[in-house]
Amino acid sequence: MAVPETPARSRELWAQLGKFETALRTACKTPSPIKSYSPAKRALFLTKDSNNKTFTGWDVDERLHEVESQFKVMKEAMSLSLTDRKTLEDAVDLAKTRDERVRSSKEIQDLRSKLGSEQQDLNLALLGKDREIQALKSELEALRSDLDREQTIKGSLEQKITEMSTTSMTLEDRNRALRAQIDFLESDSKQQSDSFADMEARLQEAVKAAEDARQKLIKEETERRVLFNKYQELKGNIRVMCRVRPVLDASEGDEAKILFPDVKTSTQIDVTGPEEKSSLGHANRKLMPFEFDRVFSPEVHNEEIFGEISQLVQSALDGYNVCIFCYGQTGSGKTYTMSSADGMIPRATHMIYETVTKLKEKSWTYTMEGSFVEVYNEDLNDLLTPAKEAEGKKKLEIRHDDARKQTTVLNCKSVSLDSADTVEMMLRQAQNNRSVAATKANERSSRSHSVFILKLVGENAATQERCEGTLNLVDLAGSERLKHSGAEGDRMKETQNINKSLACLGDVIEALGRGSGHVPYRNSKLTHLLQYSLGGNSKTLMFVMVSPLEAHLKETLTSLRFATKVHNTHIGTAKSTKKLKERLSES
Ligand SMILES: Nc1ncnc2c1ncn2[C@@H]1O[C@H](COP(=O)(O)OP(=O)(O)OP(=O)(O)O)[C@@H](O)[C@H]1O
Repeated sequence: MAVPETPARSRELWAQLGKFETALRTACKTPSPIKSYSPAKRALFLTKDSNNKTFTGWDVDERLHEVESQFKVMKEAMSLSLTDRKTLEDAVDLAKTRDERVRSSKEIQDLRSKLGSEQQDLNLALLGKDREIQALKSELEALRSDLDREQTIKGSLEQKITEMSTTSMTLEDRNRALRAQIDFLESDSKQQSDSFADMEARLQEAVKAAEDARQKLIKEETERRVLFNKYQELKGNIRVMCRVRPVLDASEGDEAKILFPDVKTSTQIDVTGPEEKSSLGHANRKLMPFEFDRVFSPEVHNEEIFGEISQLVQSALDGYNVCIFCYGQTGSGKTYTMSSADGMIPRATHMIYETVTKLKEKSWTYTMEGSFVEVYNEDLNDLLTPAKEAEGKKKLEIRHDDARKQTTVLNCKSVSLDSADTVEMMLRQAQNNRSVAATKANERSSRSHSVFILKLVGENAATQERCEGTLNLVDLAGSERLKHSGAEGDRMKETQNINKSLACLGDVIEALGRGSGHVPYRNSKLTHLLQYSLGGNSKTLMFVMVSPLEAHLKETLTSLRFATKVHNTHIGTAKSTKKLKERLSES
């Protein structure tokens, strides 16, 4: 909307309009004398305008007309002015409304700020209240924990009171009993002296009975040792047992045909040999039976195997030299049987600890010392000394004490075995130090003989008896033949040495069996080391380990034949007369 001119201008226009209107009204109300004049008079009638300009009578009409048109203009101006006035009034109203709005918004603003400050005050008050609540809560918590503590203290005090009242009652009882005794002692009566004499006699009797029992026990232990040894001798001082390991995995290949026909005594194993051509050209497979002191099928666990050898461990504690071998081709289960976590070595040492503890009642005390050596390429190495440390150290030397029938290895570390854990640590250390190399026959192949030597010395304080026994647990190197193992270079030398020492072992056993005056112990390091544990009064057990695989059949038969040779050498005992015949089966 266009802004009207100023109110002053409007007022001016209104004033002019007012004047014209008055003049016009006056002019209209006053009858014009001119009209009544004759046209001549009217023509003579002169008048003047405001500028003293002289008009003639006919000018009046003209003038009226002019006034009327001026009036009209004025009216239009007035109408415009009225519109302006309306616009101005609207503008004034609008301005008023705007002012009001400004005032209202100012008021709202004021109210808002007032409200804001009030809210702030309220928030502050609320915060204060919150803090008060928190403080009260923590006070409550503290009071609660105080209460709990007090209750616990109260509970324990109540318990103590109960205990103390029980103790008090017991003390009162004892007090009464003591008072009765004092009364009795003070009475100096005959009843008293009789009672003393009776007590003394009973005490003497008890002491004598205890001493008799102890002597009986000690005597029985000595007798048991003698009888046990006789029993062992009857069983044979060289025993051979056979163990067939299970097939580990289908990827190992075909299983050989191995049977265990003698279910009752488990002493026989029948192996179907390799295919052979008869003179008539028929393909035959021979059924080859072997007999040993005991045969263990693949399902048998180490626990059952140990059941068979525990008597020999007892013999070592009784002062005998015992030698337990594991013989067989690479991968047939020798290390598993001897040194695995539940193998013969850990089981034997556990049994020894238990027995030694029990023997304390019978006045026997034992000292136990362990060493672990390997025979590798006819050299003796200490398995308890890491190879790096062993460099530059003196070589191990075998020393025999003929009088005591004991062997010592000079410069070899020996560990006092005061707990079963020490044995496990020894086994781990030895396993790390043992020479392991690869051959075509088995990737992880042990190429040395390892000998765990446990010296057991027992003394009886009551009988002054002394015994010294040695338990040798021997894990022999793989017995596979040179051709089959595919060994070359260093490996060939190793295999030759292994075969040589195994052949020497066979020779020694054979010479002992023949009762020959000369036993070739010195032909190999192994037999030299085990001299006092092979033959004489010692006890030997050989495990022949067998692989269940067809691929290993030839090695299996070689091992079983060697074991049979050893089995037939029953030193000092009647030899088995039972002969087993091979049978032919056509394939
Ligand atoms: N009775 C058994 N039950 C289960 N697994 C067995 C048994 N005997 C042997 N094994 C397993 O067969 C594999 C070969 O056994 P082991 O290493 O004892 O043979 P080895 O005759 O000592 O061989 P090497 O001459 O190389 O030392 C191992 O993986 C072992 O755990």
